[in-house]
Amino acid sequence: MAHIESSFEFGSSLTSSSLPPPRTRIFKIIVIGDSGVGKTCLTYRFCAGKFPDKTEATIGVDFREKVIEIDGEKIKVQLWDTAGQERFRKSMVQHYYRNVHAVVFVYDVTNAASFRSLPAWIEECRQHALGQEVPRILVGNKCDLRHAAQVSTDVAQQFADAHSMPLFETSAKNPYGNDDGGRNNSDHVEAIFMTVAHKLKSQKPLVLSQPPCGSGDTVTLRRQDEEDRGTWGCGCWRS
Ligand SMILES: Nc1nc2c(ncn2[C@@H]2O[C@H](COP(=O)(O)OP(=O)(O)OP(=O)(O)O)[C@@H](O)[C@H]2O)c(=O)[nH]1
Ligand SMILES: [Mg+2]
Repeated sequence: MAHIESSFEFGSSLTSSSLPPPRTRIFKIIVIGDSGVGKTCLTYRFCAGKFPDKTEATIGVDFREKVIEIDGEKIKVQLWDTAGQERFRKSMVQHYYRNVHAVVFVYDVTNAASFRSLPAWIEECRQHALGQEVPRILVGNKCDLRHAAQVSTDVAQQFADAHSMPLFETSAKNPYGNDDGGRNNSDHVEAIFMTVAHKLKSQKPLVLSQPPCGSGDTVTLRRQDEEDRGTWGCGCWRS
């Protein structure tokens, strides 16, 4: 049984001066797909629990985090909401894929072109040497607009099967109902990301450190294996 505890928080306080601070495992999940498919809205829905009032095209990357608890362990899900527009992403692409734990491919069910772009996004992953062990999932967004759908579930499922990915259809805007007032039986955004987190829980972790080389929005990460070797990796990004 998993539940969400909080979001946008660092670490925990010590309960005893003799104990080291508890470590929070961090899972880096990148969300990629064409501009306008709803990556920002999906990640915002998961982390803030609502649909954003308005969004603008993402430039570079936006980070969203949420601490969740799975089987008694608190883990931090760090979502990298990437830019879909080439001009806003080209200088960042190599950073998206560094030490990534899972990839979420998003298309818009009302936009066939965004579905046709998926092979190019998969190819980009391949070019950045993403291993087969990195879980990938496929998300068809905007299911609240079923009447305008251009990509059928059958076609999407065939594509997902061909690439060994689970398919989820959802709506960041209205995960509970469709535009004619009835239930659309779409997957809940939260359930989708929780599924990924469950899958990752048994994998090699990143541990959180307090950010020594920045402040404010700066996030500093070190790899567990680097710590084991006594060396430090430090990547600092501003959201
Ligand atoms: N009806 C509906 N509209 C959505 C949904 N998700 C996103 N939108 C709308 O789609 C538009 C684009 O959403 P974004 O989340 O900014 O798209 P993005 O994929 O982050 O785009 P880039 O940052 O340019 O890559 C916005 O006008 C959203 O309001 C959804 O589930 N249903
Ligand atoms: Mg965006």
